[in-house]
Amino acid sequence: MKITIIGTGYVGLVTGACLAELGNDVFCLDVDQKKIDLLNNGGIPIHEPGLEEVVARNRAAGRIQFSTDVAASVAHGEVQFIAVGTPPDEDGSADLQYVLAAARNIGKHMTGFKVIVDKSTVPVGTADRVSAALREELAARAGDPAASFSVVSNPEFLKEGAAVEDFMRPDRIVIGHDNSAEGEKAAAKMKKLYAPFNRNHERTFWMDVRSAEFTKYAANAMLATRISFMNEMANLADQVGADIEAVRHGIGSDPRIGHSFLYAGAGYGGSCFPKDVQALERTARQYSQDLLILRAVEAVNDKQKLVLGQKVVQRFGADLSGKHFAVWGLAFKPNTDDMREAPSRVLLRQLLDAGATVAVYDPVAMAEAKRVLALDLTPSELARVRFAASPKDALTDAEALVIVTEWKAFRSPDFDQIKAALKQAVIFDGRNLFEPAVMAEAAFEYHGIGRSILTRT
Ligand SMILES: NC(=O)C1=CN([C@@H]2O[C@H](COP(=O)(O)OP(=O)(O)OC[C@H]3O[C@@H](n4cnc5c(N)ncnc54)[C@H](O)[C@@H]3O)[C@@H](O)[C@H]2O)C=CC1
Ligand SMILES: O=C(O)[C@H]1O[C@H](OP(=O)(O)OP(=O)(O)OC[C@H]2O[C@@H](n3ccc(=O)[nH]c3=O)[C@H](O)[C@@H]2O)[C@H](O)[C@@H](O)[C@@H]1O
Repeated sequence: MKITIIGTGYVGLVTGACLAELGNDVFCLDVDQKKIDLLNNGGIPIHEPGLEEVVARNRAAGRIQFSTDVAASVAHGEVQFIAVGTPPDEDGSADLQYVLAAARNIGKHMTGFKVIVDKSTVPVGTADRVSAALREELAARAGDPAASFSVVSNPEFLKEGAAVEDFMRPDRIVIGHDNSAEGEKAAAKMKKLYAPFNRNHERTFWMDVRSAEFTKYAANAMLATRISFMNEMANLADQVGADIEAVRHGIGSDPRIGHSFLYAGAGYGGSCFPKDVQALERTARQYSQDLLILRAVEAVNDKQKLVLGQKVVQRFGADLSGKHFAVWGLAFKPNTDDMREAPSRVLLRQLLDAGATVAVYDPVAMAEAKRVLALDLTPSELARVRFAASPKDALTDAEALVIVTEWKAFRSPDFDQIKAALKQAVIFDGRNLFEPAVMAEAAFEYHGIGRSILTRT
């Protein structure tokens, strides 16, 4: 099938590459000339395991192309995926300017029948706005009188760091369409497109457009709620002297709760949970409804991002001037170089505000961290941050090690080496990578999240 993907970011590039892998003829459009040039020169703008190989293979086979040519992109695909960003507006609602600009571009150039797929995460009712924008553009020009379209909602559930795997082996495919003749025609094309992922369509959920749009927000809101719930339990566990990891196993074994996504930590970050929780709250407010749970989820998460830094201050004092710390992990989660809303940015702000100097290390996010921290910090603050060459290098002369991201490479470190490099054998572990008892045996002072069982003994 001939497919156009509008927006060649995390979602657009992964969608395009994976659909090409299945034999489709894919045209990826972006407004960012630098990104398109990089892709055309064999580069990949993001770190995503397995993506480079899939893109390279399909480029070589002539099944995927990258361009900024809007007219050519509209002419190419019978199915047009809109996968542009939907960042938060000033009031927290999703900013739809890029989605609507993409829709208008399609309306300006289209001929014949097109399936327009809202792949971006967009508030309930957006498909109607996309349709209206298309209709306006079609009415404003003397184009093909037979031009027609149907807008379907096909939200994306992939996780960064596992995006190719998630896309290729989805646990569900949600498709919302209307039951007009065009809507049914669009649904038939979507069914054909997604057939290779689930031959009997056992994983495809067909529904109306608004329910599909809502499903995406409800899913992210539920996941964010689990995390904030566990973080709140962890903070209480710290107070009462319980171990949140034991509690996690204890509750996760109830199939109604399940083991996944129950990890307490340094708070959730990334480009999606923070903005989607806010956007859903904003949608509710438009209908005079206050989503009390989500307000709390957000408030708990904002507080949670401060917990690691507070533990450092409690241990080393409010004035950290003259003190130096090692920080392992900068990306908002492992296997990505994404620093959007990363808890590490809050931690660095706290340590620097208290007067400390830091040495930071991340296996893949160093370049992105340099870019982002140059925006977050003043030049004099930035001068107190050293970008280390390795985990070991970051440790030199630090009072303590603070772990913010659970990269695999941090899971089995050489503890003797850590102890030798640090001034004091103290570890603050924002992701509960180690066992308190093992750390005690190795003579480390260990501060996890919700694991005060150790300090009690
Ligand atoms: N990043 C993720 O893990 C996931 C993101 N989503 C949703 O998917 C959407 C896209 O997110 P990301 O891929 O992370 O965004 P991104 O920021 O990585 O990529 C968006 C791309 O769209 C391009 N763009 C903007 N306007 C354009 C236009 N008019 N024509 C062509 N290209 C245009 C931008 O230059 C950029 O390259 C968002 O709504 C997000 O919430 C959904 C599931 C997962
Ligand atoms: O809409 C989106 O963009 C995506 O948002 C999340 O994916 P992502 O943000 O890539 O990463 P997650 O693995 O969900 O992690 C998000 C944050 O929650 C944190 N987290 C996750 C799980 C957990 O148990 N505890 C926890 O603190 C992570 O450290 C990270 O900061 C969802 O998991 C995807 O299904 C969804 O498609």
